[in-house]
Amino acid sequence: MTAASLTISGLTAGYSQTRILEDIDLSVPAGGRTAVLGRNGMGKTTLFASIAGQTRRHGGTIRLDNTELTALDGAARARAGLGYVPQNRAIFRSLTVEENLLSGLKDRPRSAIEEAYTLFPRLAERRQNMGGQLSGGEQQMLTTARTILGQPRLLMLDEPLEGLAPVICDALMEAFTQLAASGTMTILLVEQRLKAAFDFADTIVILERGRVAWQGTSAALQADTATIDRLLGVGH
Ligand SMILES: Nc1ncnc2c1ncn2[C@@H]1O[C@H](COP(=O)(O)OP(=O)(O)OP(=O)(O)O)[C@@H](O)[C@H]1O
Repeated sequence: MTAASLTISGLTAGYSQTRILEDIDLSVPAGGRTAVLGRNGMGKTTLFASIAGQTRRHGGTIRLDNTELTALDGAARARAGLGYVPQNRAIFRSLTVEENLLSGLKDRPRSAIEEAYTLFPRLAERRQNMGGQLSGGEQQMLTTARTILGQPRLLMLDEPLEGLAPVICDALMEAFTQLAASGTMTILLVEQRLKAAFDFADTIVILERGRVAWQGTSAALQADTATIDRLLGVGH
């Protein structure tokens, strides 16, 4: 599997008749690492949900390489190569870690779950534990690993570090960086912690009230404290 590009043009979407995203244009090259930033409620999760086919689209197109996703339902988008790890860490609490991972294999051989254990050795230690017995960080590793076993060509991670201890955040970010470096997937990350976003991403997109308010390189944003303050500062 190789990484896929994402090209969004004129996307307007929301929930029922309510429009949350307005005229979004966004291009991520194959193998790119893009962080989506913005204050609370600006539409970051809605953007991911829209790419995954979970919102009402009012207009625009979303292409994964040359495949137009908007004509496909959520399951077909996953088959086309989309992997979505939502914010809620949805795992099967009464299944073991290993059983959770098996559910992500699709038609791959059982031995493929070793990939998950290589990426997250902590999961190997917990393989016979129930999902519900895991810490928040381990649950995040599990939900991410399960999605990765489906071999997505574009992986969307929505606030994976939320509520986790710094040492766990470092382990997760290290794993995401390894995945990006493997060349097998493009990664889109929603993250509130600026430092983590800057360390990880080559490109940054900032949303404000459902529109793209800024887009550029991670280095350019780090040097632009006025934009950081205006679009990401606390209390604005
Ligand atoms: N299921 C839904 N139905 C209706 N409105 C929704 C729904 N989910 C989110 N919204 C609204 O859409 C807007 C954008 O929310 P969204 O969760 O996409 O923002 P966000 O940038 O991800 O915020 P946060 O950082 O708090 O997660 C908000 O006004 C929110 O109230």
